Amino acid sequence: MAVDRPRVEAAVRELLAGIGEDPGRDGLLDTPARVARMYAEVFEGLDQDAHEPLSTTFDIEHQELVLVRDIAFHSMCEHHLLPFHGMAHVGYIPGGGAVTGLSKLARLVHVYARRPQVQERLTFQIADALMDELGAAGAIVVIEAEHMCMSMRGVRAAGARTITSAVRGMLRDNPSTRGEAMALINGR
Ligand SMILES: Nc1nc2c(ncn2[C@@H]2O[C@H](COP(=O)(O)OP(=O)(O)OP(=O)(O)O)[C@@H](O)[C@H]2O)c(=O)[nH]1
Ligand SMILES: [Zn+2]
Repeated sequence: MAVDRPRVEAAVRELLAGIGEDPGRDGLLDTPARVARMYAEVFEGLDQDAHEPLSTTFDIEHQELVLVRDIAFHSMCEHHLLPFHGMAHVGYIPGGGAVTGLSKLARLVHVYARRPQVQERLTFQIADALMDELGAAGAIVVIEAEHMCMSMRGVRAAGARTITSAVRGMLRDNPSTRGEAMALINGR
């Protein structure tokens, strides 16, 4: 279901009233509609699945690692509805000759990032989609991110970075392949 904009607008009006603001004052009049449009954009992944980006495949005889590093992403922490953002590094070993377009790896990240998320789930959903939707023989996903809910409030650990990884198939089972992938991710 797509984001219900009138419902979000009503909720934002209520939220503004709840924090003691006047939703009718000049500067806030358009805010509920603006936030509803923004939520439709930042949560558009709720309406998409991994089939979409991964349905474009090419028959290329490449049985080794394909890795795209430094895919910038923004997501929303489902606990506080504050952004977390950073870099995703996504690699896979093609299975059965199915290679996807490089941009599709970034699109896959966005499908899962543009939802209420936690970093761990974002990480393993991308890895599982590469295995299940693309039929990869192995997958590795490493995400490094800063969480606004840890920076601007609460513990106020500004600059702290959280790193998560999910490793599947051949990349999990073969230490040297996994080591090669990790070295590439770390820029060595
Ligand atoms: N595992 C995990 N935790 C997250 C993520 N994003 C935010 N959190 C944490 O979710 C937790 C929610 O804890 P609560 O105690 O319910 O909420 P809170 O009182 O606002 O917690 P503080 O942030 O410690 O003030 C916090 O520790 C956050 O740091 C995430 O992606 N993964
Ligand atoms: Zn949070």
